[in-house]
Amino acid sequence: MSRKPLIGVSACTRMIGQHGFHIAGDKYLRAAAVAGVPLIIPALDELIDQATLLESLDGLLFTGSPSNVEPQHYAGPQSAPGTPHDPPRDRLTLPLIRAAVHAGIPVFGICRGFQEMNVAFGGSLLQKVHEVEPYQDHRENPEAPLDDQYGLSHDLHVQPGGLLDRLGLPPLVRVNSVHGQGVERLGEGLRIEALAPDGLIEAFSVEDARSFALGVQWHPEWKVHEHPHYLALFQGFAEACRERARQR
Ligand SMILES: N[C@@H](CCC(=O)NCCCC(=O)O)C(=O)O
Repeated sequence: MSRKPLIGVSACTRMIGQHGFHIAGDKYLRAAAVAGVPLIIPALDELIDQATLLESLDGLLFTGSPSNVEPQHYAGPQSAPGTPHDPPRDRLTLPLIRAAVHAGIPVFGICRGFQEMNVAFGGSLLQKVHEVEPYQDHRENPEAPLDDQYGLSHDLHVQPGGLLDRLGLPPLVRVNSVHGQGVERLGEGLRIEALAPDGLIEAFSVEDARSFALGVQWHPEWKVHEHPHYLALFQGFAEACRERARQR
């Protein structure tokens, strides 16, 4: 009997009162359930044996987060004072992404997760996209209702012949946009899959990956079942996770 794939979902660390927690957003966990049974992976690199984790999982989803990857990981300039970081998450996710792709485990990175994938493969990040020519402001209005913040915001030019193309995305779609950072230098071995109209890299895949390995800067997990182009990404991820579960 075939069992459902197990999907690891990266956690952020948070303090609630005086206690530390490892949390993952509801929308990521629900969207991960398109591919299998979601399991939150705590940001405890010192306690988690990576090989055991990878042997046990059929896919990994690296989520978005208000925090930014610490710039020391890509030799970037110091962050502006007050920038939110999550060092335990960086310590877990950056090596885990490399190891998972190397092991042929399906990997899907969203927003911060996309930025982590770029850094994991040696790329660097723009810390304030909106302050760099020729880029537009890709941030949401934090005062607006959530449906507006995650509403369709700009065009996306899907590159021909890539993974997004194979997943059935047409050359031009519209996506939401909820980020202040973005790809500066693309990581080694990453293939551009989609661009914003201002030229910002919005999606990449890992060229020599043995399985699904995709990062997207937008949020396909948002109301995933209402957006066929968002759902197509999770269905592609799901198919790869099922294949991995069959092989194990
Ligand atoms: N902090 C980074 C990444 C942006 C990001 O992941 N935003 C999502 C926030 C909340 C969520 O929807 O999970 C940046 O600003 O570029």
